[in-house]
Amino acid sequence: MKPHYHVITLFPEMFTALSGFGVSGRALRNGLCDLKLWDPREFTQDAYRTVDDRPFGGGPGMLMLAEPLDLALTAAKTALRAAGVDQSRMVYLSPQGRRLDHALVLELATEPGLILLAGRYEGIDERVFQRHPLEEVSIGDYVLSGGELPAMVLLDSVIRHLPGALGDADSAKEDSFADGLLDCPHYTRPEDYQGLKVPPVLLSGNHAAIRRWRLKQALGRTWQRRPDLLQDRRLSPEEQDLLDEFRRAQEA
Ligand SMILES: Nc1nonc1C(=O)N[C@@H]1CC[C@H](O)C1
Repeated sequence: MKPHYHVITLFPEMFTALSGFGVSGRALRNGLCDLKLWDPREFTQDAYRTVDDRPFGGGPGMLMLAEPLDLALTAAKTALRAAGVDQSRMVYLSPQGRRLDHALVLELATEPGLILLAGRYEGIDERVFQRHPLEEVSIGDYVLSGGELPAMVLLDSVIRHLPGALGDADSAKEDSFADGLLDCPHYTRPEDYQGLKVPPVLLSGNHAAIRRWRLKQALGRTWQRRPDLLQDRRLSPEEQDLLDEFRRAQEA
């Protein structure tokens, strides 16, 4: 059953960046998943279609009103139930959330339905969390103007893991983080660019040697740039040997 992705957003037109291009655009076009956007303004009851107001207690900026969000979330839940998805995971994109990482992406990629709430302004009325079991997810420790880009980051990374989304299934496996390591360097034509040559092993046709070279580079890069990833990753004897080789070469 194809997964259904519903997003509550004041700027539905932003999502053409996801639906109109590349892997995610093709996956949606080919029906590997579907995307439905809900604009809270459609759930307002006043003539001005008000979706925000000033915070009680004072302070800068505006907050999103609870009611339009509550009604939009409920409408999305109802639509998902009508499509046969009884339990959808509900996510609010916010800097206060669990950091989005490979493990969470893999979890979300197994969900038959996702409801994402993209905030704007300074955030949303806290009572929305009392009306819906929203999990908070953050794409990083910085403040953005809205939750739409984080929602698209999350959906792009999730869609890549849907069966058939990537032409060659291997490329997702070899993506950084798939095996808990950073990616190795990559090269394509020409073999000599401005005097800069491609590592000969990659031209050798020796696939075993190429695999070892790529693994060594990935291990070395991870050790140099993200040693934290190696903390909780057991290395096979081969991987330990390759990393030792890399480090000796660096220290020589
Ligand atoms: N970092 C992040 N990861 O997910 N979301 C954000 C983020 O900055 N959200 C903004 C905060 C207030 C505004 O409503 C939207």
